[in-house]
Amino acid sequence: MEIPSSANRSQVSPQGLWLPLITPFRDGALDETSLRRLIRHYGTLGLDGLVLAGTTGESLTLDEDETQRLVEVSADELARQGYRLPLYLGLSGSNTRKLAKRLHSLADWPIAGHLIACPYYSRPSQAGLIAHFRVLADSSRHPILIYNIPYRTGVNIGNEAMLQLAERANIVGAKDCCGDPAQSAELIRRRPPGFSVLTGEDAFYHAALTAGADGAILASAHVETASFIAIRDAFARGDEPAAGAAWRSLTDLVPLLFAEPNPAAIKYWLWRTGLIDSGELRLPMTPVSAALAVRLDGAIDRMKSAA
Ligand SMILES: O=C(O)C1=N[C@H](C(=O)O)C[C@H](O)C1
Repeated sequence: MEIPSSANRSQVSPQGLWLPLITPFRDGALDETSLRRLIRHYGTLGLDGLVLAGTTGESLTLDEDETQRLVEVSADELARQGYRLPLYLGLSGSNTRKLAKRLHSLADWPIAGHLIACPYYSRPSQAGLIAHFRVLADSSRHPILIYNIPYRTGVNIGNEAMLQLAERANIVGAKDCCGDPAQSAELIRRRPPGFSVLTGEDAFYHAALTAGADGAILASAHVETASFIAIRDAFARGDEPAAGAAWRSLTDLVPLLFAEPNPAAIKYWLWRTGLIDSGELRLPMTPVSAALAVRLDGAIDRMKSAA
């Protein structure tokens, strides 16, 4: 694993469309058969990378052995299929010392980087956030994407703090879920070379790319993946009409997949369409309501009719 330097950072900073893969469970355990099927399916579609154990991957309910198995099986299936798709591993926590120790233990894992959320619940200062991520950067052999999602963590890492952290060679970008278009636009405008801004706000995908974001990490791209990729490619060639048309085709899908806490709707969809053998979630996350299941069934049937 190449350790990023200021010189090569542009080659390793994530770009384009990444998928935060759900973690399939069956009878309470990691479902390796379904996981391999997901890798074979999404590995052929033209995505730029996969994030394992992100929010959508129900990372907070995985133990360390399961996380290791998740990475091992995913990397093994990618290799078996000959797919060259980078894997990032999600990490979260509010104990800097404990996270630093965990990062040291992950140095030799077959991953391309880490997606690390801001510390949650304790609501540290901006100075505390800077110190936290500097310690993590010193502890990680892999590149780091900082995951800024205030509505989940209770803390927003402001642009001044983020741009100070962007000076570290192995902090290669941000997954931006700040929920403030002005903050997002300013970060995109001021980001240094080799530091990517990827939106994690599905509903703002088109707006973020319009503002100049380097890409996105979108749970909703589990469904109609080709349309999300078409938007990426239309922006890349400067074809705004095509990007707008592809985005308008997804207008109803994104809010539907987030109508109840993520990833319940996505798992239901993948189960109903045969990509996973069970739509199980782990508490405290729960399956979709009967009412949302009816709405999803209707959308699935309409998609199948249109195919
Ligand atoms: O799994 C993720 O990482 C994502 N989490 C966001 C959320 O659930 O808040 C949504 C985004 O699509 C990716």
